[in-house]
Amino acid sequence: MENIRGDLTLTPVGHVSSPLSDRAAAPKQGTEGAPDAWLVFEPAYHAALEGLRAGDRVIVLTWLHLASRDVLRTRPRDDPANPETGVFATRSPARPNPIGLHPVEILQVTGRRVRVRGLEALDGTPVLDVKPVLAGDTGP
Ligand SMILES: C[S@@+](CC[C@H](N)C(=O)[O-])C[C@H]1O[C@@H](n2cnc3c(N)ncnc32)[C@H](O)[C@@H]1O
Repeated sequence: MENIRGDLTLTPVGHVSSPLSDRAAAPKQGTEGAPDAWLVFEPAYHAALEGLRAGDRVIVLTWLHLASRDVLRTRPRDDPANPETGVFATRSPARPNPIGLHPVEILQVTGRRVRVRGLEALDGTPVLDVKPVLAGDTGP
């Protein structure tokens, strides 16, 4: 059986180009007033963009590279009024593997760049993957 406990190697396929540069000032989620942003893909992955169209809803997976990875418990939304809880019960960027999950709408596809509506990842955030939203993603 394959050893799943070893280190994994992930290769970013691109990065986020965004006006957001301040973690504290960034919206907590894309639906909370986040600006539009570009996903800029490495040339090696251009063929993987084929089929993406303006109007599509996709899930962007990012690596929230500035986040702490040694945090296991947190207060949701950094609110002292909230009780501390395990990070797997939250969307906190601080977690053992700081993968960001961003459902967004595609606004434009131009060459190696894809413009998306409302993305709260900071400028320079590595992009790991893009997947289409499926009808069943939010449950039955
Ligand atoms: C609460 S997380 C949610 C991310 C994603 N929507 C999710 O649910 O997985 C969003 C926050 O992460 C922080 N953030 C954004 N880009 C980051 C990065 N590259 N490294 C670390 N933190 C980042 C910002 O403070 C932003 O408000």
